[in-house]
Amino acid sequence: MTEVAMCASQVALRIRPLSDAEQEESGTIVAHRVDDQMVVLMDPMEDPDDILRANRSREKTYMFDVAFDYSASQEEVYRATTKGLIEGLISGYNATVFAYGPTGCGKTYTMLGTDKEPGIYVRTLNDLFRAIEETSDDMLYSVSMSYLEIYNEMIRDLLNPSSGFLDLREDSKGVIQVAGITEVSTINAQEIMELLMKGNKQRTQEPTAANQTSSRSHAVLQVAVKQQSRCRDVLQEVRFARLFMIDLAGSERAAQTQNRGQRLKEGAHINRSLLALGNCINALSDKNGNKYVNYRDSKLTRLLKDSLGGNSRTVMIAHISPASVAFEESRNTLTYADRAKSIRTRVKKNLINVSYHIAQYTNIISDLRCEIQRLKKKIADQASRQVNSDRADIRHVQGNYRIPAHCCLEG
Ligand SMILES: Nc1ncnc2c1ncn2[C@@H]1O[C@H](COP(=O)(O)OP(=O)(O)OP(=O)(O)O)[C@@H](O)[C@H]1O
Repeated sequence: MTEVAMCASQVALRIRPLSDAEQEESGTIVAHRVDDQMVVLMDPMEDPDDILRANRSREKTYMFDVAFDYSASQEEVYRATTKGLIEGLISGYNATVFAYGPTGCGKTYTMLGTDKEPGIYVRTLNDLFRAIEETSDDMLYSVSMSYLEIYNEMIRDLLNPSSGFLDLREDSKGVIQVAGITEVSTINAQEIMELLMKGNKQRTQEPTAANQTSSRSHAVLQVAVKQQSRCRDVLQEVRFARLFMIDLAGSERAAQTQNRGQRLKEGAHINRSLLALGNCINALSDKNGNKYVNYRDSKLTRLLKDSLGGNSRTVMIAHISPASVAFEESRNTLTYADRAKSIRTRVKKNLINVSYHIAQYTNIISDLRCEIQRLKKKIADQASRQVNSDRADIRHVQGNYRIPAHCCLEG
């Protein structure tokens, strides 16, 4: 059974604060957030006194689904971009969130964040587990997580880096899978965060001229959720969905980062996959919808095939610096993000109906008996907690109550 709906990708734009280095260079600010959705970029090279170009506007305006500047908190960015995907996820809708932008513009800050200001990964997982907890009396969930990086067109398992390079395979339903990836099953947010932090230490990072801790790879966190009713029935509905959260490598130009040798080679691979991503976005956003979309040009686009043009709600968070020195990069990023707004995906609930054979009825009956026992125990525990708390209240009242002296009768 399928419920299909057309869904526009959501594109958000985040302008980070001026960095110390940009402030030292006394860089002026050329990117401004005008309101919730509008961003203006001013060309610092155009001379307002140039009479030949007096009629040309120095400003270009861009509209997004939501725009943030230096004043936006991590919680605000999370709420406006990702929080809304969670309900869909536990109902069987796939979702993807990816951070795009030049190096040092805040992608890792938005996705991973810091201990004090956690990013989208932690907030999403906390809310997902809370939503699961709230419905766990009726529903049975299984959640698994994997974390990988694509570095120089090779896939590495960040939860088990010693496993070597992994391959992409398409399963019988056309869904791309990473063969041999570690999948951790848990619904404990703390446990997942520890794994994520450990995995992140394995991520390929190097200082470049543009960012001291530049991520040189695309990092992909995948969370798979399976849901079914606790009440096993002869005909049962099972829902599946997966959420991709992706921190892309920086879309920098080699000239700006002064890259040489290995860094230059990395840059070429990064640019190749981001170019492939850009080509897919261009083809998908074609108004007539008749351009060929080539996902096969890079591992990144193969992995994101469903997220971009298939069955997924997709959110892109583009990042820019506000500084005049970053004008070219900002303009490219804004153009890239602007194009991504026209992408439409066809989302459908991932449901399968499992009908059990008569031979399995005894199992179903035994499961239902276990469920009755579990619920009986839960009711008994709640009742005993209530009795204990009533007793404690009575003791408290008795302790506070003193019999007035004049009420004492002498014998
Ligand atoms: N919104 C923000 N508020 C405060 N600090 C920020 C913000 N965005 C980024 N920063 C800081 O800017 C620096 C660079 O950010 P970050 O590492 O997230 O960039 P990046 O886009 O992931 O870069 P790369 O592609 O090189 O990995 C970090 O020190 C980060 O803490």
